Amino acid sequence: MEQNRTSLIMIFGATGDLAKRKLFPSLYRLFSKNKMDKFAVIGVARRALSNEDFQRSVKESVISALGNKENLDEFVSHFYYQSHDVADSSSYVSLRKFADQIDENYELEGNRIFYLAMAPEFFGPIALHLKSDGLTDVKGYKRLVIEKPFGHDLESAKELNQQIRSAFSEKEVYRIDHYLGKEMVRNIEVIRFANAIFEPLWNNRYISNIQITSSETLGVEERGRYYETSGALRDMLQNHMMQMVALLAMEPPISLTTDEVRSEKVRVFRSLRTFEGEEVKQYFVRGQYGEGTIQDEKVPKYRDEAMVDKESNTETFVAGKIMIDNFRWAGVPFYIRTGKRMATKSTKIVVQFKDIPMNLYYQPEKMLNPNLLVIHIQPEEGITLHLNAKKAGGHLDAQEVKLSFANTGIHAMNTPEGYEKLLYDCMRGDATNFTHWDEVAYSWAFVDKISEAWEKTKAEFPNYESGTMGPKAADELLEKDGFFWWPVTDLEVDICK
Ligand SMILES: NC(=O)C1=CN([C@@H]2O[C@H](COP(=O)(O)OP(=O)(O)OC[C@H]3O[C@@H](n4cnc5c(N)ncnc54)[C@H](OP(=O)(O)O)[C@@H]3O)[C@@H](O)[C@H]2O)C=CC1
Ligand SMILES: O=C1O[C@H](COP(=O)(O)O)[C@@H](O)[C@H](O)[C@H]1O
Repeated sequence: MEQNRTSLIMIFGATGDLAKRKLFPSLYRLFSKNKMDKFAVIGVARRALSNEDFQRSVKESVISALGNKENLDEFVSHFYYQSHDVADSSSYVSLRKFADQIDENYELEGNRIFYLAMAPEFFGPIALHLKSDGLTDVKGYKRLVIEKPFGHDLESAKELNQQIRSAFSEKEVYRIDHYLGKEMVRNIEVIRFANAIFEPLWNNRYISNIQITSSETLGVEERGRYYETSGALRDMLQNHMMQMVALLAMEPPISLTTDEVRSEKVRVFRSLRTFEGEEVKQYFVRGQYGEGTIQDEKVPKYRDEAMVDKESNTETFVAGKIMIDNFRWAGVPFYIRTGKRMATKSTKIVVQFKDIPMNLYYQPEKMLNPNLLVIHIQPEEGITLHLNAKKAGGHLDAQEVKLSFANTGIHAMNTPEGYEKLLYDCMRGDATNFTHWDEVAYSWAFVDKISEAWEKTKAEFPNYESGTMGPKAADELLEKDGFFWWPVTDLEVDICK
């Protein structure tokens, strides 16, 4: 793997929310840990700013995210700004000259990272201009980092991919899924493939079901316009949730190279059972939040949010039962749910093992608690294994005990932010935790069938109160299979101690 961390990083959308909240603080953390070699950053956006104004705003972003830090002035001295309308062809030529000059001044060896932190309609045109106006004509590496959403459906994603691929090869495209930068999402494969006790049990003989919950308490905030065209299915399920499914379900790769890991994930996507038309109802549930109370505050219903249609049919919640039709997973449901304005902010994976054949202990007429492996993605990070053991002092009464590991204290403080890890990977040329086009395409093909079915009918929205765990139908989805959602709030208790 390439390890040259010398680079000119060009951020398109450098005055935007993502750049300020995530990218600048992450770059600072890499700088402060000496994880970058020679570097310079050119920020690009329309508004007129001097280099000094821009450096001041970068400094403020870092302070607001991380507090006052050492060597901030030295850090921001690497930042430059170019006012540039990406929709206007004429200004790319001056951008190229500016980039060449900075490249020479900092001896950046012609290595370039183009980070597109802008609205998605600009992704394709920028990529084409970067090539046609010579910005990609460099002697070093060139990489394109592209934010979500990658298209709106399979058709639009294909079109976008074609535009991008006419300027960059697949190996040069880094499609960001920020969940792949989360510490515990990256830990899934280590937990699975580095423990003798899990991998032999990781199949339909021993696992009864897997549940992935990613709940948010926030509503749609200022993103009503975007969210109306997206909904929870496209915003969260098509990318983050499906990536977690793939990591949980994939076969052990031959090695940890980018190509091997990606090809195992793609095999999972190829094994997804697709649901169409009327069938969708049996496997997927949609919801939209109504009014309610979150942390003692009254919050409005989705249809009353800014830039949202009063009759909106957009889902802010989705729950689904995913079936992977391969030898390992046949018959094991992967239940997933995600939504806004839910009771708690939490992302957790619960792997529920099958019941043992009989209970010899206390109340033998009842089944023992099933063994669970809980992977706590956020806000707390860790793993908990739920077992049954003898009650101290009792006769042979069994009770549930939990073995927990929490990423707390020094570990948590040193845990790099998702974007920091992803930027670092990109600089080193490691694309393992970015999504390959094939993953994107299969995932859209799966999701498109669901949205097609949903678009044909008007849903009875709102159907869940803000501050709850979603509509009743999401509980019924599991109940009809004899399961229930493990309550994510109860699972939190031990790990937070
Ligand atoms: N914000 C977040 O937390 C997340 C964002 N994303 C994705 O990141 C991308 C950026 O999002 P976000 O930062 O929130 O968006 P913002 O709307 O906050 O920022 C957009 C940026 O684009 C610039 N811009 C707009 N039009 C032009 C133009 N014609 N030419 C040059 N610059 C232009 C704006 O600056 P100016 O007005 O000065 O031109 C601004 O810097 C999106 O794809 C989003 O989906 C993904 C995950 C999370
Ligand atoms: O990509 C997105 O993710 C966030 C949730 O991310 P998290 O890291 O806070 O779990 C979500 O709010 C947003 O709508 C979506 O676009």
